[in-house]
Amino acid sequence: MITPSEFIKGLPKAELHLHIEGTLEPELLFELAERNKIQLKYESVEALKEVYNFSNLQEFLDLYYEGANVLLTEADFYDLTWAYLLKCKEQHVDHTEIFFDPQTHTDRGVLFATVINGINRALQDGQEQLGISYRLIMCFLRHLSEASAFESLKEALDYKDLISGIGLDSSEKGNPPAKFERVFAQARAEGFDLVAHAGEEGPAAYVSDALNLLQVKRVDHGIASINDPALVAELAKTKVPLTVCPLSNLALKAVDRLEDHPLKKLMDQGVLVTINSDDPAYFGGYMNENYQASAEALGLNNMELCQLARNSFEASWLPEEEKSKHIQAVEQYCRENA
Ligand SMILES: Nc1ncnc2[nH]cnc12
Ligand SMILES: [Zn+2]
Repeated sequence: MITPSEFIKGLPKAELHLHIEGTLEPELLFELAERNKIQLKYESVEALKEVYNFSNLQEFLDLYYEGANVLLTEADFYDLTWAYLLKCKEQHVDHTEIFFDPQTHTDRGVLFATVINGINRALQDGQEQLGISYRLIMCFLRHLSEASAFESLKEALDYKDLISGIGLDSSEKGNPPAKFERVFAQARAEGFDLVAHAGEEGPAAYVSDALNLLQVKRVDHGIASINDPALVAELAKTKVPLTVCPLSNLALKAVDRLEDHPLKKLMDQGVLVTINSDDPAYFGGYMNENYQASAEALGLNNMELCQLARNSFEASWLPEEEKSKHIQAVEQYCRENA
C-alpha cells in the first residue's frame, strides 16, 4: 500500500489557476534583488517569510506586488517560470495553464515583450525538456481602470500566438465584473478564451456576473457560489469549472478552517471543481500540498482525489484528444493504486 502522500505525488494532474508572480519564492526574490541591485526592506529570507501572514486578500496583494518589483529582465521572468516548471515535474503536474499580470510590470517601466518572452521561453523549454504542456493566460488587474485593461489587451494582440486566454484578478471587492464587460467583449471578439476570479472574497452575485456579463469559460475560485443554491445547480448543469485553491482560501481567511471549505460540498452537488495552488510561494504549498491538505481536512478518499485529477484535465483547454490521453493516464494510475 502506498501512503496518501505518495498516492497524490504519483497522480497525474493539471494546474489551471496559478499566478506565475505568485511562485516567487523568498530565496529567488533575494537572489533577483541582488542581481538587479535592488535594496529590499527585509534583512533576510527569514524576515521576509515572517510577514507572510495575511488577514485578507488585500494584505497579500500588497506584498505580492512589492515582491514583483525584483523582476526586471527577460532572464528574471525565465528563471521564475523555470523554477515553477521544475516543481511541476517533481509533483507530476503534466499540464499547466498559468496567469501573468502584465500591468504589474509595464506600470514600472518593464516592457510587455520582456515579460512575455521570458515566460514563454521557459514554457517552451519546459515542454521540450520536461514534457509539460501549457497555456498562457493574461490577466487584467481589476483595481486598475477599464482604460488600462484596454491598453493591456492592445499589447496582447501582438502576441496572440502565445496567449490563449484573458483573465481578471487582484482586489475583488468593489471591482465587480461589470467594470470589465466591454473589454472582455473585445477580448472575446479577438478570439481569446475567457476566465475571471469571482467569488473569492466577493459575493455569489459576482460569479453570476462573471458568467453572464463576461461570458467566462471557467471561474477562478468561485467558492461563494455555495451561498446560492440556484447558482450551484446552474454550475452543475453547465459544467462551467471552478478552479479552487484551498490553501490560498485558508491563508487569506476566505475560510476559517480548511474543514469548512466548500470544495467537497460543491463536488457532491455535481460542480466540476479542480484543485490548484494560486500563489504557492506565499500560501505554503504547491499542488500536492493542496491535494493533501484538502484530503485530510475534508476526508477525501482516493477515488475522490482521482475525480479531482480527472476534472483538472477535463476543465483544461487541451484539445479533446490530448485530454482523453491524460484522463486515461489518471484512470490507469487509479486502477493500479487507488
Ligand atoms: N488569490 C488571488 N486573488 C486575486 N488576485 C490575485 N493575484 C494573485 N493572486 C490572487
Ligand atoms: Zn488567483
